[in-house]
Amino acid sequence: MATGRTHRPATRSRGIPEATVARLPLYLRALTALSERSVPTVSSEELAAAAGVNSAKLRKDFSYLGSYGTRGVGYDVEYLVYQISRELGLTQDWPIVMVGIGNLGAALANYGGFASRGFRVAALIDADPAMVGKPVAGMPVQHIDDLEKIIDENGVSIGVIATPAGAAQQVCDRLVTAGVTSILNFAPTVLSVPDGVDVRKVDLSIELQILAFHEQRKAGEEAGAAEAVVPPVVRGATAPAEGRKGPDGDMPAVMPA
Ligand SMILES: NC(=O)c1ccc[n+]([C@@H]2O[C@H](COP(=O)([O-])OP(=O)(O)OC[C@H]3O[C@@H](n4cnc5c(N)ncnc54)[C@H](O)[C@@H]3O)[C@@H](O)[C@H]2O)c1
Repeated sequence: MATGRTHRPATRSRGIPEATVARLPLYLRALTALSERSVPTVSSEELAAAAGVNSAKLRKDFSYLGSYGTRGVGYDVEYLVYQISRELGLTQDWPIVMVGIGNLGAALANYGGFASRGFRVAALIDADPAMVGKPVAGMPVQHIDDLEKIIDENGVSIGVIATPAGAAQQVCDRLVTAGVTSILNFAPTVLSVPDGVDVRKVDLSIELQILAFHEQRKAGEEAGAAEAVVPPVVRGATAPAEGRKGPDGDMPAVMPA
């Protein structure tokens, strides 16, 4: 079965493109920092730089919100915070459940950033009877057997999965059957969900792999640049890339395809 995300259109119901939705939290983070410093207005250039986004893209994104700023003054920080929060649905309370309270789940539960952004951890749930009743982040861990009851009683629509990969699909199925329609998955597995259920996946090792790819490419470019300044007469003689050694010693900067 395909995931719900795969079949979702690229725009949300109110016509805001998914790519814009994905940038709204970046603007909000930058705006919240400005608000905390009591900065009243901000230019699109300043805000774009703080959010790490191109300023033309920012103006286009804000046009979807109907926010155009005032020429020569910029955007009203407080109003934009409100507007983006409302667009992201953050002006209402979102109770979440976390399933799998091991190393990662406990660390997430202890992270204060969810509550400050409108996400209330309604319950911490685990399958290990030895965990049940133990306080984590000031809340007693509850047993997975009570999952459906907890979701129903708390009106939960967002679930976080931090179980081992082998248990994640089964936990996901139970969450969905109980009424959860958005899942944040930390387990290294692809979840199958019905249409109407959104899954976001977080995998730090994939992020590291992407960085490794860029590091490798940078090292290749540096080696290429170094080779370009070598006089033609010595071209072809081994000019190893710095810091890139194979098990047998020097490794060519660019491996044959
Ligand atoms: N996304 C990331 O960047 C990232 C980073 C670290 C770990 N992980 C993943 O997160 C998951 C948890 O890692 P961890 O180090 O916390 O593992 P852990 O073993 O410390 O914790 C897993 C917890 O899940 C519970 N559990 C197992 N089956 C369950 C079920 N059916 N229902 C409810 N709870 C259940 C266990 O009792 C345990 O408390 C793993 O899948 C790991 O690969 C992801």
